[in-house]
Amino acid sequence: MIVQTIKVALGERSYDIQLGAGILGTIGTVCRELGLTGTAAVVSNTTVAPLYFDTVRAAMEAAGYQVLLVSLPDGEAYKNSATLNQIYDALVDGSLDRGSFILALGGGVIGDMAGFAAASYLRGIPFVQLPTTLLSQVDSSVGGKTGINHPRGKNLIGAFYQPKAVLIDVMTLDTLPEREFRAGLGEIVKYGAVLDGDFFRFLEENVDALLARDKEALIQAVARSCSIKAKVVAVDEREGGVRAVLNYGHTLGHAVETLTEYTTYLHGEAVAIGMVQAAKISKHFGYCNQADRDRIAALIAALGLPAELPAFPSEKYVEALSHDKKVRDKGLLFICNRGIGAYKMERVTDLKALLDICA
Ligand SMILES: NC(=O)c1ccc[n+]([C@@H]2O[C@H](COP(=O)([O-])OP(=O)(O)OC[C@H]3O[C@@H](n4cnc5c(N)ncnc54)[C@H](O)[C@@H]3O)[C@@H](O)[C@H]2O)c1
Ligand SMILES: O=C(O)C(=O)C[C@@H](O)[C@H](O)[C@H](O)COP(=O)(O)O
Ligand SMILES: [Zn+2]
Repeated sequence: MIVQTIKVALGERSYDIQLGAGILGTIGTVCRELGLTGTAAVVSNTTVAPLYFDTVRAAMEAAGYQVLLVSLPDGEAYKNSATLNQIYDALVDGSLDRGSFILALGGGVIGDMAGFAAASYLRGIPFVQLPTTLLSQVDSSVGGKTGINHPRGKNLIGAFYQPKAVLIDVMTLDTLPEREFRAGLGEIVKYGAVLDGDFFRFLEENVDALLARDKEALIQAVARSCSIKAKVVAVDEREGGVRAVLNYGHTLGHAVETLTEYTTYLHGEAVAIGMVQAAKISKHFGYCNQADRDRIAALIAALGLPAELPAFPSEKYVEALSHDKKVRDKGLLFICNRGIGAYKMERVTDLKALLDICA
């Protein structure tokens, strides 16, 4: 049952996000309606494919498509050029031509890599996002950021490349491990903290329902998150300005992920740490008061997410921060929360001083 359709308005690259419960099996019809032809390469991983590939294959075959499964190793540590090459190899082995397309079936790691493969294979073939984690449903499947990590920095190689559609089936969240689920809630907090104060209050008031995976609360949170992101992306697809707000919590979060070699913290957990620190920094710059800062820290804690920066020498943090994509002319654009529900972008040149605020 489709409960909501949200449009990402990008002119000829516009697409719909379909949100519902039990809708994964409609993917064949969706692809036909999009006019997609040829073989469908389903890019997934060794955890998700055993759970959901059969449903996707059956739906695609019923709609008359040939299906090829590309199953990758699971984990952020595999979001790299070696795994990307595995996708290219499978596409070449399967003789996929420009009339074929990719289905990204999995979380954000799969979506980012499959999307980048779609952007670059034969200089671009269509793809559709089938996000199966909370984080990918509220964030990574929408907006067209695709790519892989580099050992020295997060998502340093990639492309802006929009999917043809996003099909979100919240029923897939039933099998998601608890820690992954909470990490997804971390990215949701971001939208409330810097873009929508009412939504932040909704999250505060619905912590228990969300943690219990109450479907009604979840659907509301996913729909609101997607709508907020769709609006931001529609006005600034390639992050020339306002889209950088979606990086709230990510500057330090990405540094944490890089320094821990993508093995210790989940992305949503690293972002949670980054948001608590960003709130501290925002207070330091006078953009929010202690009460706002406390609300952000309290919500992150209530969701069972971490808040403390792991201990590394500050030079290591400075080195990692220097590769942030928001650095221009030796100045880093740091995203602060202005109160709760609004933002302020601050140009920071002294990265060491920024870290001292967090100490
Ligand atoms: N492109 C963007 O705009 C954007 C936005 C946010 C995050 N990201 C990226 O997304 C990635 C994080 O995504 P993620 O949090 O989804 O992590 P993930 O893709 O690693 O998935 C988390 C874990 O859950 C498993 N899994 C997925 N769906 C499942 C299901 N339904 N049931 C059981 N297990 C399931 C996966 O196999 C994996 O082990 C990071 O690489 C981050 O940089 C990108
Ligand atoms: O869509 C965006 O824009 C975001 O920044 C969303 C983030 O949650 C996401 O983690 C994104 O991949 C970060 O992008 P990056 O450009 O900072 O690597
Ligand atoms: Zn993120």
